Amino acid sequence: MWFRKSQLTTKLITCTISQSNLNHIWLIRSIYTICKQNEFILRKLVPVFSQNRFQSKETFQRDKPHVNIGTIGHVDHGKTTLTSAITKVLAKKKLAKAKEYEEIDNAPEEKARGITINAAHLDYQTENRHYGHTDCPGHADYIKNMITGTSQMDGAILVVAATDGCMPQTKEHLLLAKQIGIMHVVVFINKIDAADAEMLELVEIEIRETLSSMGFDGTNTPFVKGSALYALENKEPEIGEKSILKLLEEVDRHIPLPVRDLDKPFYFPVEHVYSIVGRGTVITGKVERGKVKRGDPVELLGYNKYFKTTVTGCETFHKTLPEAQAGDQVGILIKGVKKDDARRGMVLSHPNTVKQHDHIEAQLYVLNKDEGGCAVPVVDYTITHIYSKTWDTAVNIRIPNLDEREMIMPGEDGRIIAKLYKPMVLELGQRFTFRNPTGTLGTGIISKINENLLEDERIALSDGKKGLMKYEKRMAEKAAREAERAKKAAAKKAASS
Ligand SMILES: Nc1nc2c(ncn2[C@@H]2O[C@H](COP(=O)(O)OP(=O)(O)OP(=O)(O)O)[C@@H](O)[C@H]2O)c(=O)[nH]1
Repeated sequence: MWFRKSQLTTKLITCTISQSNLNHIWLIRSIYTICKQNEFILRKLVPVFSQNRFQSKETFQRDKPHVNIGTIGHVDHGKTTLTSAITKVLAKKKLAKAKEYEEIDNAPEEKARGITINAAHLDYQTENRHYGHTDCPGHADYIKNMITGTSQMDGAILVVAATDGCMPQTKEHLLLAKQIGIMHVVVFINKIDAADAEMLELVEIEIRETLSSMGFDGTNTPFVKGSALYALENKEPEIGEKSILKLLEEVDRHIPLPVRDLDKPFYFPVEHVYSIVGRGTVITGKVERGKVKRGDPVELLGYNKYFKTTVTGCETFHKTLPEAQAGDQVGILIKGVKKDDARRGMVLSHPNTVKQHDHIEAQLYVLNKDEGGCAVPVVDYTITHIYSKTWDTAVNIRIPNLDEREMIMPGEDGRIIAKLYKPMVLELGQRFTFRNPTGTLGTGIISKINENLLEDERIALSDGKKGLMKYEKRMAEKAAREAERAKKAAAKKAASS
């Protein structure tokens, strides 16, 4: 704002000087008038630019327990249609915002491709609870966005089309949800308007078996069968609207109220970043731990960047939040950090409570085909991608004690050392997933955090396996030379004495 203001003023002053040869008093008076006028114009304009965002007059009422859920499942099985149907049905009861469903998948690329690309967030209520709902993309190309979206959920609605049954991303989404810690799932068998009874029965058996084989409670998981499209189009209420109400009843009943870490220091993984002219940068995501309010000092860190900043406002679903707390899906306005300096995967936290690391030890489980993995063994120096919470980066995997075991086969677990290409905020016990372009390789849990890599090693890492091997050889030779020197010095000392 100041930049623009001073630019405008300079231009006007230059004009004034070049157009006239007036005496100094006139000049000073005109400068004063111009500044006053610009200030007036800018004061008028800035609220216009920033309207609709962080301007909400309404305050969020915490009158019902808040739970985060969302839709997961294979591409085109009807997740977005179901999300829209839920909000449409609840809007009739004034428990959701009318027409909000029309905003989902509204980005130009999503419209053009007819698929979900980014996870969409909206909220609605049942009689007992307030829900934050994340609609995840089902296409394999957007798994990264699916992982980020799912990391905000406490429970999930698995959508399976009765016309298709279990498909690759049905399994992969279940697997990734489980990895994040989601164990409570309600299944919605969709598109029953286009399937016969026999098919429905077979699909249910298949999904129950899949759930059980992947460690979920296949027997007691609630199943609701319906047609999201019919609910959206107000057709045949028995399989349309009533199936949506039944689904919400099951979600209320089956997904337990999460226990929130309210007393721990504030921890907020960044999902999206945008800026508001004249106000600052807004960071959105789910508060994982603790609480934060306007005026609190915070740190933004990750990807080897670090900023000190202050919270200047919190909102949830377009309502002001006096205090954001664990479990809330919020937008947090911060000052002094540019939009381009913040990015998905960084963490906003209370000062001095978390650190960035790039060198860890972990217990890794390599997935086989039945578990939804790509069934590729992990060998020494494997380069792949690591995903955890909302961040991801390339990683080099080393297998210690190679004489005992040279690789970790699908269906086996083992200890690994992982060197991350970028230092990230991570903690002991944190879960992660390894993925390569062919699918999910394995899942793991951080067991030890080592000293960060030296700058030389980080540079070598960016040259892949060759670079790292060269670096390690150089280091080994240096260590051998030093040992030799020490040996000679010891021998000389012994001879002289
Ligand atoms: N017959 C029928 N078609 C449906 C139903 N629900 C959704 N569809 C159709 O299935 C197609 C895909 O629906 P979406 O809701 O976009 O599927 P999605 O799972 O959200 O897709 P992605 O988000 O891209 O993974 C659309 O053409 C819908 O109209 C249903 O209950 N019955």
